[in-house]
Amino acid sequence: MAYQHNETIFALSTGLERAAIAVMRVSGAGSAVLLQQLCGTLPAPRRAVLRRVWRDSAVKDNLLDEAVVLWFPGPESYTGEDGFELHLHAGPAIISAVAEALVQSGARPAEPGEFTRRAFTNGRMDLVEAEGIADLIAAETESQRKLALAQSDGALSKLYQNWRERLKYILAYQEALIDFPDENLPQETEQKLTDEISNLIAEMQSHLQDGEKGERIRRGVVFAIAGPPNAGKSSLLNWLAERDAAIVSSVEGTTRDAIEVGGTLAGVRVTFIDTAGLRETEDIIEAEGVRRALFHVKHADCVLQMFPGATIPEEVFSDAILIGNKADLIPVPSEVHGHEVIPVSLKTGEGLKALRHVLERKVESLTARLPGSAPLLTRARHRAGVQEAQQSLAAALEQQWPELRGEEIRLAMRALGRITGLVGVEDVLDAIFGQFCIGK
Ligand SMILES: Nc1nc2c(ncn2[C@@H]2O[C@H](COP(=O)(O)OP(=O)(O)OP(=O)(O)O)[C@@H](O)[C@H]2O)c(=O)[nH]1
Ligand SMILES: [K+]
Ligand SMILES: [Mg+2]
Repeated sequence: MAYQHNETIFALSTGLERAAIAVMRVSGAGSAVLLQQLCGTLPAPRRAVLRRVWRDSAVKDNLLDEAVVLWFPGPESYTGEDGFELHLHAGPAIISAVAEALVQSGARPAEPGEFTRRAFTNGRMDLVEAEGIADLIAAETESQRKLALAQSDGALSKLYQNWRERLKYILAYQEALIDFPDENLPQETEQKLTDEISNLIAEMQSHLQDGEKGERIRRGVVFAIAGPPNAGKSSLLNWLAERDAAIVSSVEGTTRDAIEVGGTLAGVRVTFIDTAGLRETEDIIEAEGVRRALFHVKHADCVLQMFPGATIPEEVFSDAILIGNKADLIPVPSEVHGHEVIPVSLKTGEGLKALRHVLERKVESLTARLPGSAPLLTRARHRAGVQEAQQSLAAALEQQWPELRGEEIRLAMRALGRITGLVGVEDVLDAIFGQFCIGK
């Protein structure tokens, strides 16, 4: 995106589907002039007023609509710039007439995420909070909503800022050690510094470990359904999806492509992936299906490992829930290689209620937070930054020379600063804000 900060931008901030009201949002230096041109005098800041909207209010040329108008002078606005909102009647002809009037007066349509990008550039929020807002808009489940709200609220930013502040403090002491080498700062000061570095490393470690939960909530918990041909995998998928998402037949090797179905379990977004039956095969298409199945088995958060009745699997996948199907036909063993088996019948429905219960508990344990614990890490970008900081700190502890240790601490601070957007992020901004919808 060719980014020019002084232009006045506008976008429809509400959806395009049929609605009663459409919010047209405008931001930029030309906002005051534009608003006066459309609606006459500027209303009091942040007060909703009813106004007629004209193409040119000075000469009462071409009445476009009657709208609720809000004037948001900077810098206390969302973007930090002057801006306003027109709450129009949501007729498509009204919206395009107003858009046209705005363009004729020199404003231009906003790029995706441009309002929030301006808010970031003007210091109204940091990068982590901006990402939280994108997630909040995209949130489909309760758990996603809560996670995004905590992030857009600044809770996660505070954690990263706090680490950075503590490093700054360590660095200051460190510099003192360098500048006054003869003063012989007491041994305990040196000890305190290394203790604090170790504490930070440990906190980052637990944040990284916990992070899988946050990342899972964001993208959804992924279950792969795997097992031999005709185990009833596609039958299970269809039951979970509550529709005929996959073909079920008595022919072994029916499923080849992996079939993904989304849903919600225990308030968490989940994805179930049905896969090709695992077996040796000469058929190159089926073999590709098996290869893909094994890929999903490896990458899923949990494998629903199915087997038909007494055909006991030789190996149990890691992170698997064992499901013995066709209990109506064949007795299902209660355990396999020391792992509990859930007996079900996709035909009669036997055991399915218990299975759903197990899946819900699994989702909860994969995403649960301890009450009062630090906010969860939510993105690979943050993970990379925290890992980098942690590695630099580990390297700092290894250094005998204070000068070199200081350098590692600076690198750690830089890595944390990149997460919140404090330093060196120009290269990632397009990628981050490009994912937003237009009008945000
Ligand atoms: N009796 C009985 N038959 C079942 C049960 N579950 C599935 N079947 C039947 O078993 C056959 C295979 O079911 P699928 O769901 O296609 O099995 P799959 O594991 O997806 O098979 P592939 O895709 O070929 O690997 C079908 O004829 C189903 O109707 C069950 O619980 N009891
Ligand atoms: K089949
Ligand atoms: Mg199948």
